[in-house]
Amino acid sequence: MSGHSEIQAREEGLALTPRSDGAGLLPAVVTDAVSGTVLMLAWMNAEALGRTIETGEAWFWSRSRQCLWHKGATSGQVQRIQEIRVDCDQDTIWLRVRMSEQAGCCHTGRSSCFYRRVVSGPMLALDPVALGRPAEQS
Ligand SMILES: N=c1c2ncn([C@@H]3O[C@H](COP(=O)(O)OP(=O)(O)OP(=O)(O)O)[C@@H](O)[C@H]3O)c2ncn1[C@@H]1O[C@H](COP(=O)(O)O)[C@@H](O)[C@H]1O
Ligand SMILES: [Mg+2]
Ligand SMILES: [Zn+2]
Repeated sequence: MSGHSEIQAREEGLALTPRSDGAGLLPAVVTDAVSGTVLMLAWMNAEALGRTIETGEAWFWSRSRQCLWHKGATSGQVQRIQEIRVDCDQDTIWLRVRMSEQAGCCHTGRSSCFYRRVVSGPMLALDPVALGRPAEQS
């Protein structure tokens, strides 16, 4: 395939042809399918993507632990897949997930890993963000 038709196929075609980085990984952004909140960003290799598709639950590759990671295996914070999308050039995955009623996402206990905003001022600083459910953990 010529370069142009390859790009055309990747951007407009109906075949899943994920393009991982040099380490074989794709970034996966995870959002709450109900609220739309961004929950976390993690990494997937081909096997993590395959298991996510097959099982309907989120699997990642943990760079820090160097192993496949079934999200929630120890915490119980399993992410049930509502929809999987791929971006224009097929190098980023978007998981829209449903979590159990009480479960957060972050290992700190919060519902999202993005619980601080960056504020500008004389010095750059962080400002806590009020998160939705689980409310007591905001
Ligand atoms: N539970 C989480 C967890 N939830 C969300 N995230 C986010 O997922 C990102 C990717 O995690 P990785 O382990 O791949 O870490 P990394 O970012 O590649 O590398 P480092 O941050 O470690 O340098 C983190 O940066 C967090 O923002 C988590 N990262 C790690 N954990 C750990 O995963 C383990 C299992 O947790 P459960 O899967 O929920 O049972 C526990 O030991 C937790 O501490
Ligand atoms: Mg990290
Ligand atoms: Zn976190």
